[in-house]
Amino acid sequence: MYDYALVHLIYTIPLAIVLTIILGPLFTRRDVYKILFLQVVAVSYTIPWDSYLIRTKVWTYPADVIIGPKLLDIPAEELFFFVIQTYITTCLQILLSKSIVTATYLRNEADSRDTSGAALLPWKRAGQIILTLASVVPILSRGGNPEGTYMRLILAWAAPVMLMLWTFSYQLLLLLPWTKTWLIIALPTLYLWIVDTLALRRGTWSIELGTKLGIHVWPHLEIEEAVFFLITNTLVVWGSVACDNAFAILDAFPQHFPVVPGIPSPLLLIKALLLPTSKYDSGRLDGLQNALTVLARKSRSFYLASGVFFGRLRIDLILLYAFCRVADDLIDDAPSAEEANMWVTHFTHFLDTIYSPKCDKARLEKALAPFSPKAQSILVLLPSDKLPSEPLYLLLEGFRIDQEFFAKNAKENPPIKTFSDLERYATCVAATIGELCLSLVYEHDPDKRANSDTIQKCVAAGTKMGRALQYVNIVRDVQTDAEVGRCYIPDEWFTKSSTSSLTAQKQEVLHFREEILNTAFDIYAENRDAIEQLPPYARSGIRVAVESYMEIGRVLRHRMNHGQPLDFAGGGKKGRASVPKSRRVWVGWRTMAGWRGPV
Ligand SMILES: CC(C)=CCC/C(C)=C/CC/C(C)=C/CC/C(C)=C/[C@@H]1[C@@H](COP(=O)(O)OP(=O)(O)O)[C@]1(C)CC/C=C(\C)CC/C=C(\C)CCC=C(C)C
Repeated sequence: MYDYALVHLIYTIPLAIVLTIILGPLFTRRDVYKILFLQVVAVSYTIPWDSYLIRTKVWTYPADVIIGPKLLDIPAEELFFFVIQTYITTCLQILLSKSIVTATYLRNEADSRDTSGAALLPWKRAGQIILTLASVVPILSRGGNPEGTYMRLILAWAAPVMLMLWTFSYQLLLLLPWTKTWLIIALPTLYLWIVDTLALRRGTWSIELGTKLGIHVWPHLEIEEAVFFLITNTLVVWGSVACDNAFAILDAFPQHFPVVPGIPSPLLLIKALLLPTSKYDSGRLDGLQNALTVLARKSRSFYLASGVFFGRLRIDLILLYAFCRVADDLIDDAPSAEEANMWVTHFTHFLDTIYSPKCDKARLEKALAPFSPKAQSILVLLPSDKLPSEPLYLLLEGFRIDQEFFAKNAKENPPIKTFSDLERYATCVAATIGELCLSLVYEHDPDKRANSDTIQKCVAAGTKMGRALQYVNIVRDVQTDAEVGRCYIPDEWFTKSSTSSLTAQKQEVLHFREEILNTAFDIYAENRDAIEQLPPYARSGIRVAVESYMEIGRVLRHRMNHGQPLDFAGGGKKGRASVPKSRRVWVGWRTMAGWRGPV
């Protein structure tokens, strides 16, 4: 009785619930849109075909295994199958693709410098030929062997759609890591093969003898059923990838799509997919790839957090991070104070140029000339039209303060003498970042509902939060900074004390670190509620960015409270305390679910 409904109760619904629990907090509005879009397409495209199969008795159901309601002869349970299978497979694709920036897999195939792009054409053509044959041959051979009926019907139904999806998305299907495409097809396919085997064995549904080939993949699993689930999962994953492809094109090329609504219409998605690949801006794609590499290599916290943002905000945050990191590294790693100052001058000139109303191609090229090609590809993409200039100049001022540690008289006149020097430094290098991040958040806000009072309050809180994060950074890096001759603990704190033994000095530094960390947590506690006033589309991303960094503070505080060493080899950079990957992922998920860490 009601065997088909039981298949759902036991096998599909629990899996869908588990995926919803895992993915629920991570869903963006685009994810929800994509799932609904694919479900509508899947159901409406499958109904006429499935109804035909049932009416012509290619497959049948004993009357007692279904509850009763039908649409065009299709039992309600079967209709539900289309909905839930699409849901499960799309959720898996969304979950496993969170970490990638899809736009970095787009290629301008007309660009001769891009060899990976040029190599795609033969594969594209081969796929198109195979799928065209798979669409046409079953129709041409429809009067043939009746045992091949079901297989022919499957191919005639699926292959034209696969041909269309392949033609739109072959770049991503060929270039994305296999774990983001083929694995996502394989996992639910295997699962549904097992479910189907059990259903066929119990007689929940059956394929009529005369319309099947009689080949079994394993006992009780007909080849047609195996192919059906393989193909339907392929359709869902390719459809999902095609949506991502369209989103990526819209996000990556503002010159072709100046305005992208929060939820782009299906028409706009198709327009994006129809943009010839020769129109893709290779420079932009290269720069974005380089920026992402910088982010992935340099900051595990912000790399994780970047996966929670989406659309153009995500791209611009990555570009902003890479700009800041390139600037910081060039100035920091300069072999001499003179060279460091020279880089500050180059960056200042670069900012002067891009913010000048007279900025043109020639001036821009001149301002970029001192930088390496990789740095140029990143710098040129800085979204300066969405960023105020003052925080960027102030950031350079912060990097200049860093250089004062290497001045000849740094011992007598250290750059961080008092707590207000420390505050000033943190304002330059991190409060600015808070302001810049929020400028991007408000510029890209698809809803634009925030009033100026709220914006002002949030930006004020964001700048303070930036300072809090910098304090955590300072407390964590005391040893590694000391090794390169820097000390951000206010100098007067030391001079006021008269302790001399090494153990007492170590104890004293520990106490200072504790004090700065407490200040960081106080600022964090005072300002974290402001995150809930940010535009909804960016709230959880900003929460994750802040929380994943404050988690470093929590690790440090725990170690302090338990008398454990703060500086040790392991995890990230040697000598620094770091948050293990599994804990970072947990913090990200927990934060998205609205559960913040202790203050
Ligand atoms: C998600 C994403 C990609 C975010 C990008 C954030 C961004 C642009 C960061 C800039 C990083 C950078 C290289 C700045 C140069 C100066 C500097 C070194 C600042 C320190 C950052 C640490 O970065 P690092 O690469 O060293 O990271 P690791 O420790 O190695 O992992 C800072 C500690 C500053 C970070 C400050 C912020 C991100 C600002 C935080 C404030 C907000 C996001 C706004 C909060 C909003 C409200 C309303 C409270």
